[in-house]
Amino acid sequence: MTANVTIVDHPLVQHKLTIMREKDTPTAVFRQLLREISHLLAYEVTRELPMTTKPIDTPLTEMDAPTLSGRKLALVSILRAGNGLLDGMLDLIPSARVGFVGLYRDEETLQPVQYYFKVPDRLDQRMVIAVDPMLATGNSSAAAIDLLKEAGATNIRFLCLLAAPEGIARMQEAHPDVPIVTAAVDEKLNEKGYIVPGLGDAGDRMYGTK
Ligand SMILES: O=P(O)(O)OC[C@H]1O[C@H](OP(=O)(O)OP(=O)(O)O)[C@H](O)[C@@H]1O
Ligand SMILES: O=c1cc[nH]c(=O)[nH]1
Ligand SMILES: [Mg+2]
Repeated sequence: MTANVTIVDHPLVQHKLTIMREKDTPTAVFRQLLREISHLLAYEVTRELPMTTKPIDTPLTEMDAPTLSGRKLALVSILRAGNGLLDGMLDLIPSARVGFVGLYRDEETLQPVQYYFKVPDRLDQRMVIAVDPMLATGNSSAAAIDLLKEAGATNIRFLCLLAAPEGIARMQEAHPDVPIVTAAVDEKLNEKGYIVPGLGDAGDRMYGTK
């Protein structure tokens, strides 16, 4: 794996992911686990947030204490399944600005179809973290990041739960400047573009649709 991909191999992430993969895990449990995992992934993907210090008074003395600097970061959910990661990330970073890219994957062509786009202003001055649990062919995430760059973003990261080698290759070709953080890289895609072994359709499993 290249330097631009971080696999979060923390035991809690891997344990929760295993339960999510199991086909009989109920919708409510799946959704709750995705929220819990997103806390741990958020910790990793925000490692390079810019810091400064500010003078504060503790009960004992004055000190220059570390604090985040710059504009609020922007979290961008690739609808619909991206919202499962977004919700947990907002637990941890409640002041983040939030954008949405509406895309669904045409199941025949495996090409993304766009239906919505709304992002915070001054994207050029923010760290932007695009989130979607599944990186399969990479067509959806590559298209979403094209749109974010057109909107001015220059400092972008992509956070997912599961990636296929094909999707990582596609992203690295289209957006070599975008680091990828994931909990696992699976074996391959099947003939329908699903990640194997995978966990099935993340959106359907989160929301109980088929
Ligand atoms: O890498 P790709 O081959 O493009 O596939 C991944 C995309 O497919 C899924 O979304 P889907 O199109 O099922 O939409 P949904 O989130 O509304 O279910 C997933 O959440 C990604 O957005
Ligand atoms: O395995 C896959 C591939 C694309 N989208 C999903 O939700 N799951
Ligand atoms: Mg889906």
